[in-house]
Amino acid sequence: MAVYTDITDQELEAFLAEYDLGAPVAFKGIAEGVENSNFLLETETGRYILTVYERRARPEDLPYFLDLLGWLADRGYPSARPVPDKAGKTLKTLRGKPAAIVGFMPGLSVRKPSPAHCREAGEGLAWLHLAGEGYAGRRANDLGQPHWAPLFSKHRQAAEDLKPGLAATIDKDLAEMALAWPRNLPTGTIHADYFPDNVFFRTDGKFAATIDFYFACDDAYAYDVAVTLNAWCFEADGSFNVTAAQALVAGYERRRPLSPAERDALPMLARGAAMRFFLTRLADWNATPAGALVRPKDPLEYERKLAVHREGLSLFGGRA
Ligand SMILES: Nc1ncnc2c1ncn2[C@@H]1O[C@H](COP(=O)(O)OP(=O)(O)OP(=O)(O)O)[C@@H](O)[C@H]1O
Ligand SMILES: N[C@@H](CCO)C(=O)O
Repeated sequence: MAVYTDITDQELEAFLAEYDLGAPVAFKGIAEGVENSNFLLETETGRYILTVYERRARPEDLPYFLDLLGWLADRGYPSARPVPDKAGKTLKTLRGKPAAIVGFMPGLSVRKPSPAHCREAGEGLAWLHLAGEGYAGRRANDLGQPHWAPLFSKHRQAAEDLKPGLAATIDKDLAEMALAWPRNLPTGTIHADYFPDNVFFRTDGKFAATIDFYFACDDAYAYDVAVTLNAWCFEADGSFNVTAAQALVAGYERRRPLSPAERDALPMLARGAAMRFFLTRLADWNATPAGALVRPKDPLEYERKLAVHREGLSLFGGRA
């Protein structure tokens, strides 16, 4: 579960007194997620999500994320709009931690996406890229390619403990990626964590909304596609589902066609995207004490995805 911060009824009442949202009707912690504490809040005026920012998100980045949510919502993108308090502030403090209230987005995430879900999700991602154009906020990707080797150097032993010999394999990957990393691709505001748990669907299977923008940053649009391919198109047995991947890209291209350079770059971007999530999972694994309330995600799931991409398998069938 991800509720790191408890909030008493008195604290909630005092906090809500700073807003024009009416009295609380219901308030409960949400178990999903690992990064922040999230609460479902219902007041006389509607349903909201109250988030207390706990871990990775740096406080100085929070205005970037909240302003982005507002920008996207203003352009009709289905993402949660931050709710201002009576003084117009969206970023607040609760229990000494940064906190914000955003609108509740209806819809359901899917655990096992079908190719039809992948198509819809792909379209939702391209829509997000287009809606983000012109957003003035800037945030460099602090988990992008130049940061992987320094991050790994702190956790080499953990990799070795997970799988003897892995550290040398990762070193070699990192060296190869540093040389071959695609540059000069179209860039803009990307989600960077567009996983199935962050995308909602309507009951008819249509794309409904995107949540959890707390890794959003400036990077190549095609890198976001690669992150998404990894998160949506692998089967439980570790194989890559080319049908799902093609559906995802086709859905994306309904709104934003990829250039030949972006398509060509996808295999290397997907390899890098697998590295990025392997590394952050490895770091979390290493930092989480046994018996902690929130179970860290499995780094080896991404090590297996990395291994698939290392083989140079083309995302569209055949060899790259
Ligand atoms: N705006 C929203 N509307 C509806 N539900 C939401 C909204 N924001 C968050 N949730 C719910 O809260 C859960 C956790 O949210 P979120 O994914 O942002 O948390 P997190 O701790 O940042 O998670 P992650 O591990 O994915 O980074 C979601 O799975 C969803 O059920
Ligand atoms: N989506 C990330 C966790 C989000 O912080 C992962 O699966 O590793």
